[in-house]
Amino acid sequence: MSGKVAVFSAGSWGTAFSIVLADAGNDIVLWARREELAKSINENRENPDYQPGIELPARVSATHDVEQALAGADLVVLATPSQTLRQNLTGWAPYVERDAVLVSLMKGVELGTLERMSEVIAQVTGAGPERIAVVSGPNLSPEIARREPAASVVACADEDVARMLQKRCHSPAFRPYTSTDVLGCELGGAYKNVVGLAVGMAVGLGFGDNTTASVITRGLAETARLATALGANPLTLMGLAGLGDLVATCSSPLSRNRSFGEKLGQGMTTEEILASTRQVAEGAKSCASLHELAMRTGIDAPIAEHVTEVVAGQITARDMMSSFIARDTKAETD
Ligand SMILES: NC(=O)C1=CN([C@@H]2O[C@H](COP(=O)(O)OP(=O)(O)OC[C@H]3O[C@@H](n4cnc5c(N)ncnc54)[C@H](OP(=O)(O)O)[C@@H]3O)[C@@H](O)[C@H]2O)C=CC1
Ligand SMILES: O=C(CO)COP(=O)(O)O
Repeated sequence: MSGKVAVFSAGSWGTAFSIVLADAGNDIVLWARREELAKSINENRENPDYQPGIELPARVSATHDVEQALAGADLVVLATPSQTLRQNLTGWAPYVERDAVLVSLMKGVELGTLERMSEVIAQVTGAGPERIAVVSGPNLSPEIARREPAASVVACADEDVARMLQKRCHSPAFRPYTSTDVLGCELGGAYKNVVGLAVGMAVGLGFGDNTTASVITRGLAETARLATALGANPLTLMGLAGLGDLVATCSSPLSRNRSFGEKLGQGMTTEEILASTRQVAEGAKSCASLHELAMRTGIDAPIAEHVTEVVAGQITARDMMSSFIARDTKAETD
């Protein structure tokens, strides 16, 4: 099964996932926000800004022209920073083919509306749940771009569409599993970034494996509490889009969220960290939306709450760690 896929945009994950899709037999048009980057990708077969040193397959071409990217594409893959999706997609939507399936690779929750990316896609495009899918799992983009073996979840409310997408992205190095639990996959993906920030802070403070394992485990409990209260299948959180991604993010120096947290733990401010990188760390924004979502749902979410306070400069990373320990004691499964 193959066809034309439009990928928005040519950042770290959009570029790496284009390689997966090309290896699986699709023709990819990768949209770049900067015209000079599209030109450079076409001329040099490499994305120097986001995946330097990786030769892109011949099936991948780049463009800065939205209409050209979307014409004839039956799959539209979306990989922009979550907080920019609504505005961007509003401009792209008129050119999306009528029956195209929209696939979110994004791991964030919109500030203010508290909406997941699939919800933003539905609102902006009017697409029904059978045309909206999510790919989420332990997929650090530099490793995927190097074609190191990895698995992931492709979720769509319509199982046939999930199976179609599974075929379209099953490459020699990338093994997708289907799911119909879009909400569980999206919340697993967004929450692990916040836990990754907290783990990074612990590492930056010089703490060892007992501390990080405790934060990871309680982070999974917090994620599962919120996601299941909102209707997720608890098993999704134990799978690749939950535990799998949490482990990858919290244990890898490649994770931008973990690295962001590490710098906070070392005493840098959010503003200093943002000024030092071009790449997105979704958790630094989604911590606030996830905390608000938890409060609205009546769920205790100390990790999202305190990470939000550290990112906002209201408390230090050390204060956060102390307050985790000092909280009222309770049963593990409460
Ligand atoms: N990288 C990874 O390992 C993975 C990332 N994800 C998720 O994928 C999503 C994208 O992340 P990733 O590719 O890593 O991010 P990057 O920071 O690597 O790239 C961001 C991309 O979005 C573009 N962009 C930035 N700001 C805007 C804007 N305001 N409007 C339109 N485009 C913009 C950038 O263009 P420009 O270069 O012109 O600034 C760039 O192409 C995130 O939700 C992330 O959580 C999921 C799994 C793995
Ligand atoms: O989502 C990811 C791995 O699955 C990438 O994590 P970071 O955004 O923290 O780099």
